[in-house]
Amino acid sequence: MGQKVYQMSVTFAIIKERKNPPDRRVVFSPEKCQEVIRQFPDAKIIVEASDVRIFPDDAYRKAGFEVKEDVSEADVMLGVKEVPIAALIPNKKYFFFSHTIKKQPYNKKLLQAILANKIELVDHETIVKKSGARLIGFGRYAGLVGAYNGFRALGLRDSLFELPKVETLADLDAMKAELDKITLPKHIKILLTGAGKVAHGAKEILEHLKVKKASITRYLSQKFDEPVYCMIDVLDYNKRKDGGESNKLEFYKDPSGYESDFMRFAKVTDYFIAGHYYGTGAPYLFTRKDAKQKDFNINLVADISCDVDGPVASTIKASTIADPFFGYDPKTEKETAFDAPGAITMMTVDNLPCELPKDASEGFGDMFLANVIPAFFNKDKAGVLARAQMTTKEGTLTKRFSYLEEYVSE
Ligand SMILES: NC(=O)c1ccc[n+]([C@@H]2O[C@H](COP(=O)([O-])OP(=O)(O)OC[C@H]3O[C@@H](n4cnc5c(N)ncnc54)[C@H](O)[C@@H]3O)[C@@H](O)[C@H]2O)c1
Repeated sequence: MGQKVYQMSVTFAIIKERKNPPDRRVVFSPEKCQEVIRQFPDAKIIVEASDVRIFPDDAYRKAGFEVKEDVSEADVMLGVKEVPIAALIPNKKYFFFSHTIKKQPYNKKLLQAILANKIELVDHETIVKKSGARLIGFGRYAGLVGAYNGFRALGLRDSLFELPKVETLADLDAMKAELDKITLPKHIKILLTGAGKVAHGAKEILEHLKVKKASITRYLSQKFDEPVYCMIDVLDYNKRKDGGESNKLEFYKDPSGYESDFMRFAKVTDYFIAGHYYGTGAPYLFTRKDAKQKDFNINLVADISCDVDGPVASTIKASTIADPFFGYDPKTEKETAFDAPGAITMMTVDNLPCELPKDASEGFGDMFLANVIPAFFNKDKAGVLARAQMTTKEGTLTKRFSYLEEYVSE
């Protein structure tokens, strides 16, 4: 970031979340704020008063932090979701998820306002290693809640058990305690796609339930007397059209030479947990036509990746925390009741980590403290801030984000 960032003392503000429905998450819990100060005595933290945050204002006061209505004295504003244009403070540095890096039309005005207000923006999504791998995010919590929600749908639909909604539970431990009370159907086969934070979060739930992991060969060919899951990555569910050898980096770069090889899994799977990252132009895992096939066996999907009208054809919409389940009728290609006969039961909540605000905030704070805060006090020696910064104090886009020029000038 600009020169000022490397000053010896930096004041951070934990800002209030202003999106609706309210997001209860925060970058740093009161305890994590104390840890920041312990590790970096030149850091100062102030807190903007909030009535929605999972940790009450009083908890920050008790931990020794000032809670204020006006935090404009801070150098760096730390938030989670988009800051409404009216609440932006000019000439500050901000961290939040802006949802602009894929040129999302609904946030174009926000990025324009950020530039006009000469704000230096770092989007949490842009905080990456040199290799491009993301350093921080809520993916693990999306995986945990998404996999749980799928089991909750199964229990309700087939009258097997009743799991409470995650948002009614205190934390991850309480969620796991609920899972300890259920028994899964003996022959259920579960497929999990992905290799990142989401997929590993979902895997934690499967492992907590003691679901056995099966290799691809065994999963595809055998019947089991106990619940099993199989975890697959891009080259397992895609193959080269010319029959040649597949290559992951080649696939990431240009997937046009590949086609889906997902149906072999769809034929034997009951519950599909989608936790993959879908790159533009990649083959769809399954299409609406595939879902009509007699041997398409999947009847429950927790689509955590949640690309609407995309690679998971039955994801015809994102669902909400309030109303998380719906049915997809493969025959009519339309929405139906989540428990309608012949329907694929769908769970497509797109803000899953919000259901677990305490754990999600604590986990996020750990990553932010380890990977971002040091950069303010070590002259950004790992280049984290330099790579991540999207806009400058002169009101321009940085080089890495110059591809957004057209988007912001329209
Ligand atoms: N529903 C929700 O609430 C929610 C919350 C968080 C994330 N998500 C979504 O879940 C998906 C996975 O997120 P994550 O946190 O696990 O991501 P991640 O960055 O941790 O992992 C992504 C994985 O995809 C791989 N990858 C990179 N480029 C790829 C490409 N072009 N094609 C295929 N794979 C590629 C990476 O090697 C990595 O293993 C994303 O689409 C994300 O938007 C949903």
